[in-house]
Amino acid sequence: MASSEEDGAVEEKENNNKKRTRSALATAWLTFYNIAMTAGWLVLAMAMIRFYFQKGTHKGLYRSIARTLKFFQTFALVELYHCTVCQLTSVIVTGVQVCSRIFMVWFITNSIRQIQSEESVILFLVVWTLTEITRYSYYTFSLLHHLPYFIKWARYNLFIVFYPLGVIGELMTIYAALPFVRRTGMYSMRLPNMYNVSFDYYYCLIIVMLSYIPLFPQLYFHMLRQRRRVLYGEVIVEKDD
Ligand SMILES: CCCCCCCCCCCCC[C@@H](O)CC(=O)SCCNC(=O)CCNC(=O)[C@H](O)C(C)(C)COP(=O)(O)OP(=O)(O)OC[C@H]1O[C@@H](n2cnc3c(N)ncnc32)[C@H](O)[C@@H]1OP(=O)(O)O
Repeated sequence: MASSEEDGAVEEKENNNKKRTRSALATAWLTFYNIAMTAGWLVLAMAMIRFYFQKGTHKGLYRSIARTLKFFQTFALVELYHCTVCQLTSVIVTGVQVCSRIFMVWFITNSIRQIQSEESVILFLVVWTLTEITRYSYYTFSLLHHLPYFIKWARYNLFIVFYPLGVIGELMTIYAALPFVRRTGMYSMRLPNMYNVSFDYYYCLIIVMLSYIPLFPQLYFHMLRQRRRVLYGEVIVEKDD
């Protein structure tokens, strides 16, 4: 017990050292990145609100924001670089989070026009947007050493509800895509072909859906641990990647 507390104290010290040694250039880049991402997701939020009030329906909303969404969600790949170079956080947690979102955007929603008007798409778009505005403004204000408490509170409380809601939206969207994928055989390769390889996107989507069962709890518990650390000052000993 004492040794785990000591380990925790050592980790806390290492984290503080990491922060101190982050170069001015890295801090400047992160500040710019976080401001740009906050602005990007704010633009998305405004575009969604405007669309809904102008048209009075969610049908067509995805098409109207697709370009901006694809740009900002894909740009988040930079966060994998942040994890490795700036050593901000776990590359595995961030990798699963960012890659699953990119998969949702490019290989599901953007590729299958027939499902773009599903309510589930709007559900995950709304929770992603609210989450990212909060998350990137949290990082920005933290870097500027002026973090309002309500942003900190929102960052480490909203996810308790938003994370499951986002997952429901994503899973329902993939589920809605299944009949279309099966009917058209999209992204699939049947034998015989010149590469002698067979791939069925339909079963791939089922595997992706099933992979939420082991992966999502890990992300959720990671955030619960971060919450205890940031809001209640608990010393958390994370296992190495
Ligand atoms: C290719 C096929 C893939 C198939 C995948 C299969 C499925 C997998 C299941 C995945 C389910 C995902 C569902 C998801 O998409 C649904 C939603 O997102 S719904 C919306 C709700 N979501 C959330 O609330 C997300 C919450 N989760 C996270 O935020 C993530 O865990 C993560 C983005 C990875 C962030 O985790 P992290 O450990 O980084 O947390 P912290 O924010 O506490 O950061 C730790 C410290 O690092 C500093 N940091 C991090 N980034 C920056 C930055 N850009 N600039 C400055 N500083 C940064 C941060 O300040 C913390 O520092 P400190 O310790 O000093 O506080």
